[in-house]
Amino acid sequence: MTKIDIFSGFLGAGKTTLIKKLIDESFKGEKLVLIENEFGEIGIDGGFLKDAGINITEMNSGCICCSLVGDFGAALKKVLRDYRPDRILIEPSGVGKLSDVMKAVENVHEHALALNSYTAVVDVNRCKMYMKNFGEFFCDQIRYAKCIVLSHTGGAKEEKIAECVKLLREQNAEAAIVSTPWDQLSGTQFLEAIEGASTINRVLEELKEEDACPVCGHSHKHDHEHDHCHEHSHEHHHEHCRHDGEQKHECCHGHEQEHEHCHGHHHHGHHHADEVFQSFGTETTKQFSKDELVSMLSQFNNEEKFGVILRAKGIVPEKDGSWLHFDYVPGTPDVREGAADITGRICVIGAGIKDGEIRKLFGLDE
Ligand SMILES: Nc1nc2c(ncn2[C@@H]2O[C@H](COP(=O)(O)OP(=O)(O)OP(=O)(O)O)[C@@H](O)[C@H]2O)c(=O)[nH]1
Repeated sequence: MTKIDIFSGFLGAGKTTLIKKLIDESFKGEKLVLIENEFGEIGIDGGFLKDAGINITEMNSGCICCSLVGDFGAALKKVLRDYRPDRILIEPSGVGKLSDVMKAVENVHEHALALNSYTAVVDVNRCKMYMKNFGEFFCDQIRYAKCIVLSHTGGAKEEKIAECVKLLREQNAEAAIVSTPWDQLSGTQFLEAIEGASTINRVLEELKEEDACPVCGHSHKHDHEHDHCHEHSHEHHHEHCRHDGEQKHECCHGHEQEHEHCHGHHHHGHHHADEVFQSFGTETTKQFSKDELVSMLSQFNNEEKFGVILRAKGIVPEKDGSWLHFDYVPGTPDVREGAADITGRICVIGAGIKDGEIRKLFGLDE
């Protein structure tokens, strides 16, 4: 039997970091395969896990929820056939909906696969903001998780953590919530929390009851009562669900959803990730200094100029011949020395992002 463990979480929440910790501390001796579904064409994360001897299947060209659903099933079956792993770890893109990924797994109907855990990683400092601005995606990850792991609790104030837990509890009354800084927990403690069975049956039943589209696996009817995310009793109406393969999305076009007051909008559709978020990705040979990069990333809080930048990451050559790795989540640039790559890469993700300004910022056209 191959266990499937899903690690969802919004952009930059810490999914890869958590997976790495579990591989190092909890999955010793197990045969693992990681399936990553990155948003954007430029893959940045794969390197270190490949070095650790983990087989990685990257799916960078679409989201698991819709256009890839057939491919996803085929990929899972192929992984099963080729490797017979003990576990398949799935890291959906930060803007993937956990319910969609779970449904895609369920739709594979393979006896040798067992959905074992589905976790959401939540950055304690950005929970409130993401819930308010990107609730459709963020709250889905919270609602369906069996375990919610808070990240960045190390430097956070007690009140901030308590506020975050309260918001999460409004969405999900049953999930185990891990609020202890990660370095204080052993891999075994993590695994016990992640694999805990308390909610698994309820969530799976709930998913089965929903009216899933046979092609994309999307649910077209929800009846959740949520205090904060305001997706009260909404229904999707598919007037002409297209399955003809002509459209970018094979399904779910043209439906309207009546949200009473979901994060400030009165009438808005059920969205695919790429209707809301965009990514900018490039390879580059341009060299940077650490200070330059920190100052560039710090400018990303200028929404008017760049759009809403939610995540940036990259690996670029430094002027002195070494290499710099960087990460950005709103308000926090992180630049450090790291291993060389075959070429430089930069990836930026956000809503309404302005490619021209990003190119200018990094001096990519000089
Ligand atoms: N201080 C601190 N940093 C963290 C923590 N978790 C993750 N990070 C850092 O946050 C950044 C993003 O972490 P990742 O693990 O790449 O996040 P991700 O969810 O895989 O991000 P995506 O690539 O957007 O899917 C990295 O620089 C991590 O080192 C945490 O608990 N505390």
